Parts: sequence; C-alpha cells; structure tokens
Amino acid sequence: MFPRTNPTNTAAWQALQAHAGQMKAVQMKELFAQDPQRFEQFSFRFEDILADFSKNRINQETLDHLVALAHECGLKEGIAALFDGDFINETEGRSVLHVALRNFSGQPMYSAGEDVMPQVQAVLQQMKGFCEQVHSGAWKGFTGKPIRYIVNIGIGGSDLGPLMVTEALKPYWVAGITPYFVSNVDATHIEETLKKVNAEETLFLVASKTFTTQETMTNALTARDWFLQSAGDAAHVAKHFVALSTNEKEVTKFGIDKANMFQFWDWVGGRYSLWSAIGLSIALTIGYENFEGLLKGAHASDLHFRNTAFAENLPVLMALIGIWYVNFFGAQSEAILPYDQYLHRFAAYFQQGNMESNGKSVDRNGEPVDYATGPVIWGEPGTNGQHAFYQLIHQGTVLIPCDFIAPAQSHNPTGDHHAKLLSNFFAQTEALMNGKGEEEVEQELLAQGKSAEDVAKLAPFKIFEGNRPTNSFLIKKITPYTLGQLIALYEHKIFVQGVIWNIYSFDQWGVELGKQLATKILPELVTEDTINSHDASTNGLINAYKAMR
Ligand SMILES: O=P(O)(O)OC[C@H]1O[C@@H](O)[C@@H](O)[C@@H](O)[C@@H]1O
Repeated sequence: MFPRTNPTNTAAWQALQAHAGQMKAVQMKELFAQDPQRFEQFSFRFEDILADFSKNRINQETLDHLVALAHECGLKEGIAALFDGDFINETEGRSVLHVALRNFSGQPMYSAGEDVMPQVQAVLQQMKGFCEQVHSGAWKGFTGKPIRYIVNIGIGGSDLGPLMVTEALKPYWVAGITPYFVSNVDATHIEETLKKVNAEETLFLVASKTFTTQETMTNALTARDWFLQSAGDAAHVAKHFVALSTNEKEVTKFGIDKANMFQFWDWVGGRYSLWSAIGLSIALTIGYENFEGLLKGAHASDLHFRNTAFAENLPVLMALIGIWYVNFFGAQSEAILPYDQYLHRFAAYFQQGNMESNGKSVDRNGEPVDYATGPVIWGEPGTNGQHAFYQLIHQGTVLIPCDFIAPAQSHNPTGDHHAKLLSNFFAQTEALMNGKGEEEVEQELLAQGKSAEDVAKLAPFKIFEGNRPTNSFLIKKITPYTLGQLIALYEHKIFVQGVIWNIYSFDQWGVELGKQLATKILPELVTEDTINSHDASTNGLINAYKAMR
C-alpha cells in the first residue's frame, strides 16, 4: 500500500507555492521567445499520439517540482499497488483492476491472491462467440430474423463509456446493426427509442454492475413489457434480453437466463467498466476484432504508464499540469475540447470519470482536505464550442486550462472541411496563448479607418490578455486502438491526481444520499395526502406537484 501523505506537507508543495508566485508573472509567449527548443522540450510522442504541453505556464523547474511532488506523495508505490491488485479502493474493500481487462501481456494479475486473467479471458471468449452469432445471423429473434438493433439499457458507467465509444467509432460500425442507448428514468428516453426498433429484431442489453439501479431496472421492465406485447410468450425473452452484470442473483431474479449473462467483477469500477462485459454493446456495434483493438490500445497506455519515467509519462504529466493549475493558480474547471464530431461524448464521459472519482473532500485518513481536489470537467466539440462558450475562455475572469484533441486524418475527407477544422484547432491554442495586446488592437482599428476617439473607446473590449494554457493532443487517426490509448491516458491521469490529493478515487459515496431520499419520497408521491415530513421547501414543492399533476 502507498503512503497517505497530505500533499501540502511535502517539500515539493512548498517549493511549488514559491515557484508559482514567480511563474504568475511570466508570459508563455516570452518563454517561447527565449527558448527555440521549447516545443521539443515539452511535447511527447507516444506511438501515433503527439501530446504538446508546451503552451502551459511551466518551465523545467515547474516540472521538476511537480515530479518531486509525485515522488513525495508515493506515486511510484501507488502505481505498483494499482497493478498488483492491492485493495486500493479501501472504503469498499476492493482491488481496482480495469487494467486486467485489457492485459495482453500474458502475465497474471491478482486480486486477493487470485489470478483474475482466466475469468477475464473466459468472458472475452463468451463475448466474441456471441458477437459472431449475432453478426452471422445465427442468433435469431423469436420470429427467426437476425438481430438488427441493439438497445443498451444502463446508466452512469454502464452507459457513458459504451455510448461515447460507439459514437467515436461510428466509421467502424458493422453493417446492419444499429445501437441505441437508454439511460434516463424519464420514460421519454425508452419510449422514443422503442419507436425506432421492433421487437423481433432487437436485442436488449441490460447493463448494470449491481443490477439494482432504479433507472436501469425500471427501463428494463418497461422494455420487457413492450417486448412481450409483441412476442407474447415469456420464453422468447431469452433470445432478446441479455445481462451485463456482477450480480448473478439479481440477474436470474429479473428473469434473464444465467447463460445469457456476461459477467464482470467488483474490482471493475462502474466508470472504468467499458473494457469489461459492459463493452458488449461496443463489440456488437464495431465487431469483436475492433473491440479488441480498443483494449490493445488501452494496454499500450497501461504499459507506458507503468514503465515510463514520470518526467516523460503522459498521464503523469497530464495529472501534474492539472494539479499545477488547480492547486497553485486556483483553476476550478478544465475543458476537454475534441476537434472531432465523432468524439462528441468524450467530455461527458470524462465528466463522470473525473468528477465521480476525484470530487472528494475527505482524505484517505478520513480528515477533511485543506486544498482543492477535482475540478469541474466540461466541454463540447470544436468548432461548436468556439461559437458558444470560448468567449469566456478567451476574455472571462476565470482561468480554464483546456485540452484540445484532434485527429490528423479525418474519416470524412470531404472537400476542405478537415483543413478548416484543424486551422481552428491550431488557431485557438495560439490565440489563447498569445492574446492580442493594446497596441495591436489600436493599429487594427486605425487601419479600419476608426477615429482616434473611437479607437480609445473600443480598444479595451478588443484586447485579449492571452497567457491561457492549453494541452494539444494530435492523433494520427481515431481508430479503435488510438481511442483505447487516449481513454486509458485520461483514466490514469485521474488515478495520479487521486494519489497526490490523497483521496479515494474509486468509491462514490456522494451519489447515495439523493438515491436514499428519492426512495423515501417515491411512496409519498402516489398518495393523495399532504406531505409534511420534510423541510418547508421540499414539502411545498411536493404538495404543489400533487396539486398540478
Ligand atoms: O452499473 P450500475 O450498478 O447500474 O451503476 C450505475 C451507476 O450508478 C451510479 O450511482 C454510480 O454509482 C456510478 O458509478 C454507476 O456507474
């Protein structure tokens, strides 16, 4: 197990505080002017991914202190504990072994002394066989037709990853299969989906680690009722409903045959589960071989993370640069901005990844933290974001470090679209760094023929102070493999930050309270009684709802 160090008690933290005081006065564009090697120094190549960290408010001294912080906080021991299957998810008494789900090293991986690889491989084989049956048409629906529609019913980690990946890899979709994802308990979600499919050609994947999640079970029961209206005989359910879960007891209780269950294990965190049986919707949509390509990309990142010195280790650097802004510049959010329409759910996926993992205010000793932890994560694809919220990133009062992600090759090389897209990708990080000074603004206005008076009036609004930090990730092409790499890099970033912030990244107690209260409120909504068991606001809202419905 690794140490439980309060990061603020380390020598590196003190050094970083003093150093940040100096760096706040430094302009990135000056750092570039002073050092022609800056791009080479702060950009890193990992196979077909180029990660450029040079447009950050850092110099070598910054990175040295940050790496020292990682060492002082026991990151080396933390990484070993992760891969060794130690029970690093202490509040739930579990290993954290999503890395085992994509372990192609041929080496065992252990949880509680047991090699998990045989069971991982058995489920992968089961998924592969099932995909073959569905894709070949050997798996038939109740009227003898092959499957055309996949409906994944799940929420949180049992939805966001598969949804994000299937969207990101749309060019790889198997012909004849269309996936849908239903997550919200709002009936609109399932109803609107059911309008697009038919019972005889639809396969429902009920995806839930616990198989007790209210939203998922409610949607699954509604889907089952809808299915039986067409199919009639409950015996047909076996051909149209499969379960992706850790909970065999609840799966069989629901009426899904054990043979139609794809198992995973409690050492797979929900938000890290797309690599497990939860990825069946991915494998069915893009084909098993491509799913394996995704896993292999992630495995490559695991090896990079495990074996690369911190100063050149991409997820470690991503994490440290994030910490630099959160803890020493007061940044409260980070934007993820993919310049790829297919990656349109990437930020939403890592919203859960980051915020459910590191949105914690108690440290691993059970003490309240006295430093900031996980930032708010948000983002939309470029260039849409440019015409929406970039105004604030460029000229607002808050510092928002941004990750820019773009493929060099588009899957849709239509006309000059991709060059236009990428010209924006390059221009935005340049603009955020260099800004536009008063003199330049004034010259521009004068050249437009404005009077000296108008120039003086307008100039303040047109100035961009710049010096706003960005990371750029340029990826040759978004393939299953490179996407797997990229996702795993972001996953490990979260882990590294959790170790340094000394918090438990793999539990999520914060999601429980609302669920508990909803369970208490639900029966109150079905009675005609006036409710007075809550605070005045909650009572007032519930009673107003009852009067309005
Ligand atoms: O996969 P199941 O068990 O349905 O959970 C779905 C989601 O539930 C939420 O409350 C969180 O705990 C998430 O981490 C989880 O991914």
